[in-house]
Amino acid sequence: MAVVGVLALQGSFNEHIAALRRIGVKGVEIRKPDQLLNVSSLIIPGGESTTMAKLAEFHNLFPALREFVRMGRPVWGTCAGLIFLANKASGQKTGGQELIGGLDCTIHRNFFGSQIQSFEAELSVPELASKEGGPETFRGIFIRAPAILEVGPEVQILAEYPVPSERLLGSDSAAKGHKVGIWQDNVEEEGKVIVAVRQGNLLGTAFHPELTADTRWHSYFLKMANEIRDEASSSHVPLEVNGKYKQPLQNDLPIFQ
Ligand SMILES: NC(=O)CC[C@H](N)C(=O)O
Repeated sequence: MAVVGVLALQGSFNEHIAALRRIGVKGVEIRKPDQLLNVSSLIIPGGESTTMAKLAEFHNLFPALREFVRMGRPVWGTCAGLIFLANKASGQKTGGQELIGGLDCTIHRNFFGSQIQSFEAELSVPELASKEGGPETFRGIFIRAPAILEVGPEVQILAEYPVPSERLLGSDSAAKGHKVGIWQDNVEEEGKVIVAVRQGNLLGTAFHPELTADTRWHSYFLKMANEIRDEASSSHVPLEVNGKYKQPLQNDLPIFQ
């Protein structure tokens, strides 16, 4: 049975473990760096990213998490977890917060406003539906959610959400911490922000699939993880070191101190 690590410092880790259970997969709580040695993929849940970052720092998790990402292990960040994976975040608290990075994008931490401006929306998810079947849409639960404002060329966009185009022009002032106005769902003049992406081993969603009964994002991540594992094992070209064959280092587990 596949085992998936779920970062369990804060936020909706129990809900992710329950969603994994529904598709027959065991989720294990990760709180310490060396626990990452026992899992081949990781989910970073939603919650509050500044608090989560402080806890991760306290437990000295950042070097191990960065190494996990750098080694090409599959990692899925939802909401605060997505913020963790971004290379660049705006709208942070004074002093900023540490990020894991790896995902070539700029994210706005609280793009959709404060907690009371949280909302649900049907998102068009063609890639998810083509891989997992089911409806062409997914019910996105956005809780004080971030949005991705820019992505690099390697990033595949999996879902977008319409926003008033003036909001996008104004995202700079939002990025500087200015108050974000009341969120309007029915907008006429539309731009778009990105709310789900994939870049190689990294998956990110600005919303919370673990809070819905639809487990397609979980099974999508599992498939992605299996593909990555199969590719890694088929690229097992023996290396010759001092006349002896050795497995390539990329398949070794990291050693954390
Ligand atoms: N639901 C969430 O994970 C919210 C994330 C929140 N915007 C943050 O900065 O951490």
